[in-house]
Amino acid sequence: MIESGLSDRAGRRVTLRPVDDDNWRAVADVAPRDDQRAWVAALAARYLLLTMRSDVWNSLAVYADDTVVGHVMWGVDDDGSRWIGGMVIDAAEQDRGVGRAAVRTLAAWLGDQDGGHPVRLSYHPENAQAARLYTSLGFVPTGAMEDDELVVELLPSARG
Ligand SMILES: CC(=O)SCCNC(=O)CCNC(=O)[C@H](O)C(C)(C)COP(=O)(O)OP(=O)(O)OC[C@H]1O[C@@H](n2cnc3c(N)ncnc32)[C@H](O)[C@@H]1OP(=O)(O)O
Repeated sequence: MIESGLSDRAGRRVTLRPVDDDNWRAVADVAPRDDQRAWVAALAARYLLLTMRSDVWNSLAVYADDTVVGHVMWGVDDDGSRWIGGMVIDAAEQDRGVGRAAVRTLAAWLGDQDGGHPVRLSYHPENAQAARLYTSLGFVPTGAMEDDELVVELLPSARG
């Protein structure tokens, strides 16, 4: 389990846990709002398949207390940079502070690994919720784009 002692706005403890025999169905069913499907998969099931097929990505279940409320995945690039992807909080659980706590928890865990590499991710420039979240956490543009998405990074010096 990965945790930083962070909670959502209702006081639920936000943790990241491996996808296992007990929770994979709930993780697969995590779905964004319909209008967010332009930016992310319609169901987290797609990300679970990706991580099964990929040597790079690893899926985690996002929990609020003991309830699965989201999915996120992480990977390590050839240059050592750590990446976050597939971040989806279930539509019914959004705007409660879970996404912020989950990204802070994962970025801290990744950033502490092996000498302090940057933590990177990409999002679509029109995805206002993602832009506000990542900007407020200190992610800054690298200048690169990847598949129409803005690549941003959190440098070791910017981590709180
Ligand atoms: C690397 C990637 O995977 S990029 C793709 C990101 N994922 C998606 O776009 C999927 C659909 N969206 C989601 O799953 C969620 O909305 C997320 C992950 C972007 C944010 O998760 P949430 O749990 O809803 O966010 P949370 O409640 O923690 O709010 C965090 C910040 O997001 C922003 N935010 C949240 N809701 C809104 C909203 N309705 N409008 C604008 N900004 C918002 C704010 O900056 C907010 O800051 P605050 O806590 O000071 O108010």
